[in-house]
Amino acid sequence: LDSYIAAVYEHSVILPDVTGSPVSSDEALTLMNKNMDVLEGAIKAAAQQGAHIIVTPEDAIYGWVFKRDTIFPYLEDIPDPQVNWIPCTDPERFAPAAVQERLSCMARNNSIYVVANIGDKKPCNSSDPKCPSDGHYQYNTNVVFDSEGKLVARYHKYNLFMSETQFDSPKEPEIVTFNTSFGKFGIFTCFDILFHDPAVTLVSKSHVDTVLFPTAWMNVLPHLTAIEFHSAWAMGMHVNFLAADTHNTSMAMTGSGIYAPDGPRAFHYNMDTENGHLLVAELSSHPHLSPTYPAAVNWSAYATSVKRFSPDDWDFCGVIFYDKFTFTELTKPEGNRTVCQKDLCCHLSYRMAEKREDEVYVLGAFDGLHVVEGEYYLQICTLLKCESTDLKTCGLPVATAHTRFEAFSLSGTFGTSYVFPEVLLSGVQLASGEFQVLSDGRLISQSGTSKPVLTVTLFGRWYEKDPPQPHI
Ligand SMILES: NC(=O)CCCC[C@@H]1SC[C@@H]2NC(=O)N[C@@H]21
Repeated sequence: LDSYIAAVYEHSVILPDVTGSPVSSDEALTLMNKNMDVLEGAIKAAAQQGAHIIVTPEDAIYGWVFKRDTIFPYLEDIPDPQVNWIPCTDPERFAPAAVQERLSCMARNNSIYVVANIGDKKPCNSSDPKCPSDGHYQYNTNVVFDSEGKLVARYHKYNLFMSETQFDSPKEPEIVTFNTSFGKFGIFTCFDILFHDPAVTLVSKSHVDTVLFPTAWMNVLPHLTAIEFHSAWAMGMHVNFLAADTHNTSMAMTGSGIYAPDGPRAFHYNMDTENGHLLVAELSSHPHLSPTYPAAVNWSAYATSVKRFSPDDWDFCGVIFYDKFTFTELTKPEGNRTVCQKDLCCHLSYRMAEKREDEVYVLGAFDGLHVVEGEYYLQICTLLKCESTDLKTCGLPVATAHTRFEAFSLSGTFGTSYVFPEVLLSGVQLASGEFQVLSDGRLISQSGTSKPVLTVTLFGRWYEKDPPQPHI
């Protein structure tokens, strides 16, 4: 197939009561069946719209409110897919496996690949020095069932997010791929996207066409909202990307999408209701063969070839999500500006429709190690709206704006080749098809965007500069 239909479902999880002690396995299954009832409706609806594959979110079947012992009744032993197992037709082979059986039957009965996130348990003993004291490993796990219900992929999350003390990390990152008639797929989970392994390796070494991405993503403005960062990763890595986010507005969890290398095909962001939402869109099976496949980018070519635009600009410091940026204010309705921090200089050319008195925009640069909720090295060039006209508020989260940019061009002297281009508009919306990345590393919009701008950002990850990661 040259193209296929993809679906992602943003699910509003029915959470269990928070209990100090573990519930029975029957109680756990009752709660998981309630969530699977909702997922089944989405799977049927996706199949009716012709979808070949559907991705459901991380933690969608039991939530995240657990300690190590209280999640145990929700876990199943998930075998290696090499065993060739269709749980729907052979449920006793690796029983008890009620959740795998039901997911497999949903895939088989609706002739659709189903991607889900569940918990795996693996017994171990004292012959293994790393074996936890309770005698088993517990993994945050993605599973994929093909359209006949066969288990074709199992992935254990490697980069656990700080609060996931209920789970263990596998000893090594797992590179999990599978082939279909509509392309080669790879899979990882949520916080994995910030790190080199397995995420970058899946694309650069395994050459997957599409990444499957269950997530429970808490949005952080201005640079780490789900739709913004995930669509940027798809563009920067030149892959299709299917992101299904858990929906929970009190945790700022919303933002799912179907992203192609040249831009989003569909996305969803909703902080107004607790409803779930199904997205369905067509994607190229082999995006590198498509006529719209972007050319390779040298991210520093343009920026290193020009002189500092504005040598006498006044700089000041400000903080974005705990990182200390260097900023310069855009005082005029149009112009060329440069701001530098350490080895990173960011250049911006811009033209606003009008310079409003009630809104302030800055150009910012950050070149350093981010150290909160994980340690990872960043190089970031960003144009953003400040929360108010007080420059002290630059970098604080802001979700609405009124200033339109008729044109912009942003570039930076990046030391990394992993740069993710973000454009986020008023109301936390994407600028589908309204900007492009040139092969010399400029992120440009020639005719402006359909809505006012919150931020235009080149988000660089310099993996070689990361400290050793704590994979406990
Ligand atoms: N469940 C996960 O692994 C997702 C965590 C991703 C959260 C992203 S990454 C760093 C930012 N911090 C947040 O609170 N949200 C962002």
